[in-house]
Amino acid sequence: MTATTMLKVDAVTRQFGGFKAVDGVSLQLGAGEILGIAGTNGAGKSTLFAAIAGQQPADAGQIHFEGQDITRMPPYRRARLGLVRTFQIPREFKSLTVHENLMAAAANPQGERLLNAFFQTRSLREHEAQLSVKADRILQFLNLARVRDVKAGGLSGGQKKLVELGRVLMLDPRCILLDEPFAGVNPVLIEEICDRVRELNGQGIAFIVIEHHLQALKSLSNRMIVMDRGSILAEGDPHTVLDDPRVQEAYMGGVV
Ligand SMILES: Nc1ncnc2c1ncn2[C@@H]1O[C@H](COP(=O)(O)OP(=O)(O)OP(=O)(O)O)[C@@H](O)[C@H]1O
Repeated sequence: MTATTMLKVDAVTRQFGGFKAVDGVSLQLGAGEILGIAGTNGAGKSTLFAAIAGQQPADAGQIHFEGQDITRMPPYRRARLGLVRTFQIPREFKSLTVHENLMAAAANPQGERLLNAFFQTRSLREHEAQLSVKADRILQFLNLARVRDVKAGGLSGGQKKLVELGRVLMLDPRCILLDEPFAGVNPVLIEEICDRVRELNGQGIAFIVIEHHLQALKSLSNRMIVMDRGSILAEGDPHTVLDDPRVQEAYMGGVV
């Protein structure tokens, strides 16, 4: 692993019954990079994310994050290391407000044993106040301050994707896996999401982005991978990858 490699995936396989949804995939993500992953439906992209983030651990292969073997680590421990993901279908708490959704996403680090209930209460209150300020800062950054007290279930598709991003930002991530951030999002909000991702990337957060919207993915990514039937079909500079005849063929001759 080089000094700048943040995430290293080695020959990872994940199967369901006898079917290999992900079949020996290897990839590396550099610190500060935005890696795009495209591929036809059922290619194994979300399953690869689940193996990296820990919801569906790899059956074979290894995953290292910042030099540490995380292959068998539960998702919450990977998140503590700074590796987090969003989901294709946003998992917001519909009846909670946007601000409450961000608060709920934050882990409670109150592991310390405190001497009495008074200090414990005060400490918890202080902790909650800090989280609330942090949530408001993130909502400001995501241009969601105006819907702070709106129930998340009533938001547009694009706003829900931004809330999903806000929820993972509460965890102080170093690497974010975004699963289809543009699905069901209008073009204006797609641009907005791209801008926020670029800004966060400028602050040092690395990203892997799964997306079917190839033009937006091409403009956002430093590098791209295209998956097909559980394997990597092509990898490299986004323009070159999308011009690759094998990629064109996988998309059934469509111009991508
Ligand atoms: N829990 C599961 N049990 C059985 N099969 C599964 C499971 N999850 C995924 N699969 C299968 O694994 C394959 C890869 O699915 P996956 O969702 O990873 O693809 P994808 O590339 O993300 O597709 P899409 O772009 O449509 O979201 C598919 O054939 C899918 O039906």
